Amino acid sequence: MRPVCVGDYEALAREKMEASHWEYFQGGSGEEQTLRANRAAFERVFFRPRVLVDVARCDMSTQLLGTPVSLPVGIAPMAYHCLAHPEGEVATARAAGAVGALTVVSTFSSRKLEDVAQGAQGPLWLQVYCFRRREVTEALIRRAEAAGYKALVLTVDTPRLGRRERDVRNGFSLPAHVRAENFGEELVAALHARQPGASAVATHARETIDPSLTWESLAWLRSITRLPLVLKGVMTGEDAARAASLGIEGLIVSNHGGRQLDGVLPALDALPEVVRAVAGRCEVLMDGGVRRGTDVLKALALGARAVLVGRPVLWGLAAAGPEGVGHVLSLLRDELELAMALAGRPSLDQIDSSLVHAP
Ligand SMILES: Cc1cc2nc3c(=O)[nH]c(=O)nc-3n(C[C@H](O)[C@H](O)[C@H](O)COP(=O)(O)O)c2cc1C
Ligand SMILES: CC(C)CC(=O)C(=O)O
Repeated sequence: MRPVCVGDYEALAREKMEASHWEYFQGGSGEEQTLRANRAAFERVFFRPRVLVDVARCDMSTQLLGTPVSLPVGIAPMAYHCLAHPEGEVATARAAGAVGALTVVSTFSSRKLEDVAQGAQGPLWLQVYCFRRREVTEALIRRAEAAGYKALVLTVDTPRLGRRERDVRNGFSLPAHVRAENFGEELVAALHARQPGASAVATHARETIDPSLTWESLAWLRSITRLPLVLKGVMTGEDAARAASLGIEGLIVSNHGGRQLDGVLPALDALPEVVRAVAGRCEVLMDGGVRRGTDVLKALALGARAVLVGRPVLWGLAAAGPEGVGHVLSLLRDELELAMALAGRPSLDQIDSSLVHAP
């Protein structure tokens, strides 16, 4: 039977994938406390629906940093989609574009960022890791600008990779046919070096990503690009207020899908304090554990302008290629539309904190 909800894709994807690749996708860091908590947080929030509202038409379209999208659900940046499907990020972005959804492409995409842009009909942002070698980051940003990417998403929760014990146990490394295609051989060779008892992606991140990045570094980023900047991985009101005061255009409340600091608060629980701290000065998105249209509605009610979805996109891609990604996004879109109707909130501007009873 065709999957009826996003969760149905999980088992289908698992059957198709090599076990250690699957574990890289699924895993979190440490005890995976935060990974579980991201999901559990949605179960603690309940709706307060209004009735006798005309919901004959529900409008989900909005703008994200000025870019029109047809739904407030986009694709989170994730490395190495080619582990799921040979067309990788090209297939993902094409499918997202077909439903009018935003795709955030990872620095570590397994298809060149230009090839992703060429196949995509929808809006693209580029996620950036800041490398120790700044010229590598700068070159990446120049290419993104030339290829028409609309914003940069700087990931700030990853001075090093969290310890993902599944990857350590598996001695995870990239197979020869999956490459970090945005970079030359010397920069990515370590990703393919298999070491028992170590994760090659963690070793590589330690060698390449700059752990000394600070708030002061943002001025450098600003100086080399005119694209709007989004910080991904902000989890406190303090950091959110600082970002807003620096004129950062967007924030993504995220704990990296439970893959970085284990024990950190669920992203949904951190959302209200971030929204309060920025007080409308920047656009706030969230990711982590979104699996249902009702999850999207809860995040919007708690102040997110949109959500990003991670692993379910890879499940769709592994199980059924671009059609699978398109189906995952349309399931979320249709569930959100139904939830808006049943909640008596036919447009996004009618969704606010009065819609939820949060603990
Ligand atoms: C396999 C995988 C690879 C990821 N790669 C990146 C990445 O390259 N850059 C980044 O900022 N976040 C990365 N993330 C984190 C996601 O952007 C996102 O924060 C997280 O997956 C959202 O949680 P969810 O999977 O529960 O929806 C990755 C997540 C996964 C599962
Ligand atoms: C290659 C990694 C740095 C990508 C990542 O952020 C992740 O696996 O969570």
